[in-house]
Amino acid sequence: MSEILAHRTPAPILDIANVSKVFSLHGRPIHALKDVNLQIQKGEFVCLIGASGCGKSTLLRIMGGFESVSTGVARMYRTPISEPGPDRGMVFQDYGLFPWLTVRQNIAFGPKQRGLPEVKLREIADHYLHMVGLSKFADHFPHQLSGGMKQRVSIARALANDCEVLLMDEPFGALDALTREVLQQELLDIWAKTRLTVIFVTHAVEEAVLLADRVVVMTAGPGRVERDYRIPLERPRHITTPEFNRVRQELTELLSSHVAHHAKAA
Ligand SMILES: Nc1ncnc2c1ncn2[C@@H]1O[C@H](COP(=O)(O)OP(=O)(O)OP(=O)(O)O)[C@@H](O)[C@H]1O
Repeated sequence: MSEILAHRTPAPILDIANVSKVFSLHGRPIHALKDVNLQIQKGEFVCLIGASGCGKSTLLRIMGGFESVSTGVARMYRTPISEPGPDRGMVFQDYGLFPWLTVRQNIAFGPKQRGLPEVKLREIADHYLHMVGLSKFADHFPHQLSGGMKQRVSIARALANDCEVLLMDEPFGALDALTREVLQQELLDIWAKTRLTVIFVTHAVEEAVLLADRVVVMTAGPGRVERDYRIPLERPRHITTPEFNRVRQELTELLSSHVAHHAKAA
């Protein structure tokens, strides 16, 4: 009976089961993650938040297949993740663009690696250039763009790979407040259009409350999931409303109580 039910329940797109990660630094173990359990359903927007060093990037890199687990297993649709793949696009704070390629070539990089014909590459690049509002900058090089534009290229490059999951590591952390707000809105529009699954690392509570369906609060020493908090707000959300403020305050208090608790325990 339980087997039948298990087959009926859709598998989570990402399933992190009892994952621990120990790095070795100068022969000493660094316990980055301990027994992390997290299930993410297709189409969810999940923010990872927590103090510096609690393992957010490590967890994201494990989902991306850039880092192995020490124990436990990370799965995508029931298949253990063992390496990076085009189904998971990574977007970093420092953009990670190829400086010697134009915007169009950066966006078409993944499809080109897959051997698609030139006419198809053009079609894909045009589609995503349009989606991120950079059609006029197709032949520019990354150094000729603003930070916000570079991050749009980075997002378009991940999308052009037909990724199902967007793994974003503080993608707007280096941008000024105004550009950040614009890109947050653009990302929400893209998410609504594509129904991608997004895992988004941030330090900013306001950003998490604005973007996420769920906010996963992590604590350090070693990194663990402390709380899995569902944002009880309809979309679109507005940062000036009393409800938004109430949720922001609740999450801020939750975060600071964990930081204080761990500082005392340390
Ligand atoms: N390659 C590595 N070798 C050794 N230790 C590492 C390595 N990568 C990460 N660590 C350690 O693992 C822990 C978690 O790091 P991680 O970068 O995942 O945290 P984080 O929550 O993303 O931090 P931040 O918010 O500052 O970016 C830290 O103690 C870090 O020093």
